Amino acid sequence: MSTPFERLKQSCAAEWRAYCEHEFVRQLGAGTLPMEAFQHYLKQDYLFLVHFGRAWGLAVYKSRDIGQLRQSLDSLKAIIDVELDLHVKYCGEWGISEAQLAQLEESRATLAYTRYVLETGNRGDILDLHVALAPCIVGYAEIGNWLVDQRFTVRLDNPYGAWIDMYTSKEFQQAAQAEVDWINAQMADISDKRFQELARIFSEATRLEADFWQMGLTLQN
Ligand SMILES: Cc1ncc(CO)c(N)n1
Repeated sequence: MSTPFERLKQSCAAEWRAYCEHEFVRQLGAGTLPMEAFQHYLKQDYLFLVHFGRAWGLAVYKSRDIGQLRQSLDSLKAIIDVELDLHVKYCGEWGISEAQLAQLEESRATLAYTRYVLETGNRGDILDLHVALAPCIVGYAEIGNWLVDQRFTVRLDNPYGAWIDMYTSKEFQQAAQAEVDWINAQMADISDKRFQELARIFSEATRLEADFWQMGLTLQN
């Protein structure tokens, strides 16, 4: 029997694959991704993470008990204190300060995805919000593991090695697993109708994730 989370992925299998095995991801693993594309992506991802942090703040607010509140607070802290730091460090090496990052204009893909998650969370309950956030955290954990398993991936002297290390780190992998476990527990007794609603959110968020890679690859604004 598959878990509810596996059923979410199966309900948009083609979209999930298009996201996790995107050309941007492949070139990143091979170390052949043009630096311009990575820089464009990473700068936009800084802006993404700021709103992503806000979305976890919304999850703190929508928590139904102290356990949920602590879990969302941990995610919020990990994004702002750990993940964002990697972006600031990489950008610092290219001579871009955090003050400059904060001034950047958001690309359409960044606007679409971050505001979609926030709107879904505002409109729905905490489970809707977590399902909208899941492709981000669970997807990146899967992408990291998938890359490590691919023959084309270069681990030594890959300019994007720190990126792969971040998402395959024990901390990130544990956070992603905790998210899957939590969603599975919350989805245990839901109706078919509710499942369909959540599957739609999951699929839409997954498509917006793929667009985010595409934005990086094609340098779109
Ligand atoms: C667009 C995007 N999705 C997911 C993650 C992982 O947190 C990220 N940093 N950026």
